[in-house]
Amino acid sequence: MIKIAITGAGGRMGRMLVEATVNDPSAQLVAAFDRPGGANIGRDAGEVLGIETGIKVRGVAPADLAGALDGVDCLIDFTRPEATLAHLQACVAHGVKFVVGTTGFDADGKAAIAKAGESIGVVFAPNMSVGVNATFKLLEVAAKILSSGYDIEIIEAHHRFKVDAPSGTALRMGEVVAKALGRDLDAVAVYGREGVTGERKPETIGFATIRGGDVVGDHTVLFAGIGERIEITHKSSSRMTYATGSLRAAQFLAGRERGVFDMQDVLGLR
Ligand SMILES: NC(=O)C1=CN([C@@H]2O[C@H](COP(=O)(O)OP(=O)(O)OC[C@H]3O[C@@H](n4cnc5c(N)ncnc54)[C@H](OP(=O)(O)O)[C@@H]3O)[C@@H](O)[C@H]2O)C=CC1
Ligand SMILES: O=C(O)C1=N[C@H](C(=O)O)C[C@H](O)C1
Repeated sequence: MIKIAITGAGGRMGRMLVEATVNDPSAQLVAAFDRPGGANIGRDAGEVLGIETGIKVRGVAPADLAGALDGVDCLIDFTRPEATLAHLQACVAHGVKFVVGTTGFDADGKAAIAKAGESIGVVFAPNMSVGVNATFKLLEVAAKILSSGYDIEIIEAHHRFKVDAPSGTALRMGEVVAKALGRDLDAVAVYGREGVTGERKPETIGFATIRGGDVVGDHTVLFAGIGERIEITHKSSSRMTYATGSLRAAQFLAGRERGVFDMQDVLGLR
């Protein structure tokens, strides 16, 4: 039985993770954390879901988490980059495994996660769903077949509360496609267009972002040729797929002492 702690327990993903953990017979929820001062502190982690977990949400600032991880095998974190990086240090200090779903890291943040993998097991993935990870494989195949004559554009839509853009998943789709084509994403990415842009350069990979309402997460990669278009689309209708994927990631880490992995590793798709 793997002992799970959840940070950001009152967030959209935190709540899903609480529900998924208590419903998983091979996992045990042993701690739930959120920022001090939040309305859920001191309440049962399942209260907002109408379930009782027996675990009260503890108000712990990210910098103080190290003192609260006794008895935890794996921490699952879907918060914000600055909080995640502090939580990561706490896990390194305590030898606790770490599943990171947070998106929006800069290069230094990603480097810190890679470094942590030298001492603990980490799964770091912008999307934990099986469907999105299968889509990454489909994109690899499509990009190789459609390697010339097709313009590649990535369109993503999310709820109005999302704070980073493009989504981590859209960026990973760009990386997958660019790698399959031997292109450097940093050199060819175009993030939105405005004004007199000139004609599209064939090697570019464009990104377009839509934010509105309660969209859980839609991603389309468009391969546009002359005379035809191919669209590969994934649509999430529930965050539960991310939560169950995260628990799969935690189980995967149970057999690994150190290293940074992603969901392609967890699902055996590498
Ligand atoms: N990898 C994947 O499969 C997925 C990744 N995500 C990513 O997960 C992250 C969270 O998404 P979501 O659940 O929708 O976000 P929410 O805003 O709903 O939840 C974030 C949680 O983190 C807490 N938090 C935010 N900032 C801090 C901080 N500085 N210190 C401590 N706690 C903090 C929030 O507390 P408070 O309420 O007090 O602000 C809240 O509990 C995003 O980066 C998102 O892109 C989302 C879905 C799937
Ligand atoms: O913020 C979200 O909601 C999501 N974030 C992840 C991302 O940035 O790709 C995954 C999913 O799309 C939902």
